Order: sequence, then C-alpha cells, then structure tokens
Amino acid sequence: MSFPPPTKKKIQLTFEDVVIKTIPQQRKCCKKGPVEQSKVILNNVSGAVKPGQFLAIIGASGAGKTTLLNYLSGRQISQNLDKQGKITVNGVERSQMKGFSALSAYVQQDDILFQTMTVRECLEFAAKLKYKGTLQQQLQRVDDIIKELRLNKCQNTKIGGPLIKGVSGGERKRCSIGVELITDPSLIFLDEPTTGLDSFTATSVCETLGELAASGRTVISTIHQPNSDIFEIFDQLMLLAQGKIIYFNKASLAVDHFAGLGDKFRCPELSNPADHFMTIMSIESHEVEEDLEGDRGVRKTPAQIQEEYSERIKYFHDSYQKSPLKNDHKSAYPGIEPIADSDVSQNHVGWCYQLGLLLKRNFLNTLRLPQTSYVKLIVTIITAIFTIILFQNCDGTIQGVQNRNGALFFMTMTIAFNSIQNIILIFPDERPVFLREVNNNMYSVSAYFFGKVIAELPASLLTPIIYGCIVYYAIGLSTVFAWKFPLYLALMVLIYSAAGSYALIISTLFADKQLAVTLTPVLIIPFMLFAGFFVNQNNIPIWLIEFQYLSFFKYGYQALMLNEYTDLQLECMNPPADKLYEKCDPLGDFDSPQTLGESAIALGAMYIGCYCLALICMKLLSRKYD
Ligand SMILES: Nc1ncnc2c1ncn2[C@@H]1O[C@H](COP(=O)(O)OP(=O)(O)OP(=O)(O)O)[C@@H](O)[C@H]1O
Repeated sequence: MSFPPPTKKKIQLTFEDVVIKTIPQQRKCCKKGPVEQSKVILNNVSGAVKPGQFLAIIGASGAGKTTLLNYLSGRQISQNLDKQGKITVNGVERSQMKGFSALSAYVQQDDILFQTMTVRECLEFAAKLKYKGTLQQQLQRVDDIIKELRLNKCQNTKIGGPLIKGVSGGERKRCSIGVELITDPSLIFLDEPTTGLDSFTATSVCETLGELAASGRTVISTIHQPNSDIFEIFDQLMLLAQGKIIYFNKASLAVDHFAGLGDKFRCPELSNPADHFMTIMSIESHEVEEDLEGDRGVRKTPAQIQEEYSERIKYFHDSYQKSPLKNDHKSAYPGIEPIADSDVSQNHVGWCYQLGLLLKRNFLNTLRLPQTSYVKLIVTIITAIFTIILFQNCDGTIQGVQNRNGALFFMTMTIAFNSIQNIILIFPDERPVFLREVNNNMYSVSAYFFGKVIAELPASLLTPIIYGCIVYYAIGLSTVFAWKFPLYLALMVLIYSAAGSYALIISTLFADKQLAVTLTPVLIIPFMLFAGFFVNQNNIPIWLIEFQYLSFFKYGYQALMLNEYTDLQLECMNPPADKLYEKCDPLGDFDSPQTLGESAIALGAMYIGCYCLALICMKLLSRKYD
C-alpha cells in the first residue's frame, strides 16, 4: 500500500558549509592553553535534500553520520561541540523558523515504546496528544497509519519486552515509525532504522521508507550495512568519510563515479555496492590492503597508513567537489514555497487531558505487569514476618523496652528501604520514553510527573498499611488508646512517602539505573545514622548536626517512639516490689527535640519539598533539543 501525498507543505532541506568540531578543553586551574587539539567531526558539508527523495547516509563508524543527522534534525548537539553552518527549510533559515518540529519527525535507532501497550494503543496515545482534529479524526488517522504501515495483523498485540512476549522486530520498528508519522510530517529523519533487523525485515522497512519518499515526503536516514536489495531502494546516497562528503547524488550513479576514479575503486561485478563503498571508505580495510602489501615488501607504520588513508579520502573528496555529480544545493525544487506560520501550528491539548491519558497508561501498565506488584507484595509480607519473628511479644521489662525501640527503628528502616527500592527504578526505566515524548511536545513534564506520582499512590498507601497491619499487634505495640494504631499507620505512610521522595530525586538525576541503585545506599545511609538510634543526637559532631534535620529516619523513628510511649505504662516504669527491675523511662532517655506533630509535619514537608526538587530536576534534564 502506498502513502497519500503529505497534507503539509513539501520540504526541501538545504545545508551549507556545516562545520562541527570539538571545543578544546582548557586545562583546569592554570591557563596554559588547550590540552587537546580541536577535532573536526564534520568538515564543510553542504547539500540539499528535496521532496520525494530518500537520502541514505552511509559511512564507516565515526564518520560523522549521527552528528550530521542530529544537526540537520535540530536535535541537541553536545555542549562541547562548536557548530557552524546554515540550514534552510524551503529557503527560510531554520533558526528564524518557529515550530520546525511540527513539520519533521525523528525516528530513533532504538524502538522506544511502552512494552505493555498494544501497537494500536501506542498510535492512539500519540494521535490523541499530537494529531489536530476531533477524536473521530484522530482514530481515523490511526486506522490509516495501521493500513499504510501494514500493521493490521499485529495492531492488538503488545509491543513486548523482557517480561512480555510481543510483536516482531520489524513490526516494532514500523510502530516506532507510525508513532512519528501521526502528525503527517513532510520531513522524516531516521537513525539506523535497520539495525538489529534480519535482512528480509530490514528490506521491508526500507521499502516503506522508499514509499514514504515516493509520496512526496523528504526522507533522510543513516543506514548501517545495507544489503544490495536495500541499496536498490535508495534514491540519493551520501557517503561520509572523516567528516567529509565523498559522494552525494543518485545512488544509481555512485558505482560509475568511483569506477572513474581508478580501477582499484571499481565495484567488482555481482558485489553489493554498499559493501564496496564501505570497504574503500574505511581505514580498517586500508590497513588490510597494506598488510597484504607488507607481506610482499616493506611494512608501513600505523602513522604512514593513517596518512595514506587520509590522502585517499582527500582524493575522493576533491574528485567529488570537481565532479558534475556534486550535489547542487543552490537549486530549488519546483513549486517549493516558504513555510508559513499556519503550516507549523501544533495540536495543544489541555494539561488535565494529558494527565488523564498518562494516568490511564500508567494504571494499564501496572495491571498488565502484575508480576511487579506481586513481588512487591511478597517482599512486604516476608519483611513483616521477619519483623514479627525478631521482635514478637515486646513485654514491659527493660529488655522488652529495648526490643520495642529496636522494633520501631527496624520498621522505620524496613518501610523506608522498601519505598526506596520501589521508587528508585521508576524513572530510569521510563526515561527514554519520557524524553522522546516530552521532546516531541506530546505532554508537559509536570503532567508526566503528576501522572507518575498519582499512579504510585496505591502502592504508597497499601505497602506501609499492609506491613503495619501485620506487625503492630503481633509484636505487642501499645493498645492503650484506640487512636494509636491508626496514627501508627499514618506515620508509616508518611515515612514511606518521605523516603520515596528522596529516592525519586536520585532516580531523576541518574540516567543509568545501575548507577542509581549502586549509589543509593551511600546517599541514604548517612541519614539513617542521624536517626538517634545508633548515635545519641547529642554525640553527633557539631559540623554534621545540621544534616539530622534532613533525615526522614530521624523524624520517622522519633514520631513512632512518641506515639508508642506517650501514656504507655510499662512494668519497668513502676517495678513491682517483689521484682528486681531497674526503673526505666523510655521517653526520658530518648532525645526527641520535636513533638509527634512536628515530626509528622517535617516528614510531610520533606515529601513535598523533595517532590518539588525532583520535578525541577526532571524539567532541567528533559531539554534535549536545541
Ligand atoms: N560530543 C562529542 N565530543 C567529542 N567527540 C565527539 C562528540 N560527538 C561525536 N564525537 C566524535 O565524532 C566522530 C563522529 O561521531 P558520530 O557519532 O557522528 O559517528 P557515526 O558515523 O554516527 O558513527 P557510528 O556509526 O559508530 O554511530 C566520532 O569520532 C566521535 O567520537
């Protein structure tokens, strides 16, 4: 099935004299000049891609393909790179244009989709947030995309992942492309769309890209190792080596162009032209050639091989510059018109609508991955049983008081770490999806954030309540007043929430979940030491004393102690005359500068404060585009 012509204006993307190089790092503390030389990644790259063209960018690893694609698409380039050059869209400088993203789409190399959603749900989610029109039109758009991308058979199959069996690699890639096609962009960028796919599936994905281009869209893609069938599909071919263009014109003319540069660059008959170009463009193959030569004569040093390789690339580059095939970026595609403001208007849905869709997705995700909830429940029950075994029947003797104190601290610690463990992976796991969607203007960072917080509420309430209900009476905590038990549960919920809010900050700051998990104990345990259980608070060094006010362990433990011992008469407080107990005063010995109410307020304030901080971190870290 072929695609209908784009509903938006056709696009010619022109780039002139693009130079991207690294900014040399200055030596710290002293100004003795740069430590390293600036490295040129893209060297004076110019060209134009016109409507109806499918441009494939091919080059050896490190040639600069991804850097060029990112620069052309307007994605953020690292801060340590200096960028120069002019990019125009239908004759208008892109830097002067508003809403370029409304006309273009970028399909990332990895398929970043929600594993629990079906193909149709992924497309509907994108359509409801991005496609301008009524709900009926949005659903119609989804139906069209499903047909055009041949996703009918798998439309109700889940995307799948490590825990769920899902669609095939090719279907997943098509779904990723479909999500980006929802807004009907006229310009489509793709980063290595065939990576990880078998030859047949890769060819079929490229056929789809060819069809998209044939419908009048402009398609630009980096491609890794295309087979000869895929090579046939390319309309335009750009060969990049050492950051220079060595060929940029019709793919079908490339073989003859290189044959004209010397017999050694002629593509052998019946070989895949793409493989041949990769061979003559890469330093590794040049090294092999030199090794073979070396076996027959004098071996060359690596520096000589590098120099010869650079000369070869310069020869290709100079020949291309002089060739009549040099891409003519000055000519304009007939009928191309400047982009008007009305062409780039985007669909804006309200914050509450975004939140509603995100909440629905989060709850569906939890329901469709029940294993995670079961594991959390089992862990909670096991730790509760463990608590009971250790601290059962805390009586009124001095030993009983010691056990009771230990039990209260153990509960604070257990529920806090349970929360940290549950929250720490929430964000790193979803970070790629979040970054893709938020940078595609699908929703605001705050809508995503509150969607996550609200979706976590059931776990934040149920986990401490289940744990508390199991252990409270079993270990014999105070029953002198009926309100002590519900107050205890409320405090456990507060401790769980405050600890989780700390973990949320850590999880937003670290992109790598392994790093987040590894660093968590180091970042959390110091707060535990200030709780007043291990070290009396009067013994904390003066320069560390302020840290105790940031410890949710301190306020949590303090509040549980005050709740437990206030008005509780124990045997050891007034020992019977016939028993040789020492008199004890659990609260007198415990240093609690704050009251129970103040401790609860401190926990609540930490929860709110940390969530605000996590939201700010998330907003700052979500900026990925220029
Ligand atoms: N931010 C950066 N700082 C320093 N060097 C960089 C930076 N980004 C890219 N480079 C370097 O620029 C060169 C081109 O990188 P790029 O990722 O564009 O290559 P590529 O052709 O896409 O390679 P691959 O096919 O392996 O992904 C590489 O040598 C890379 O190390």
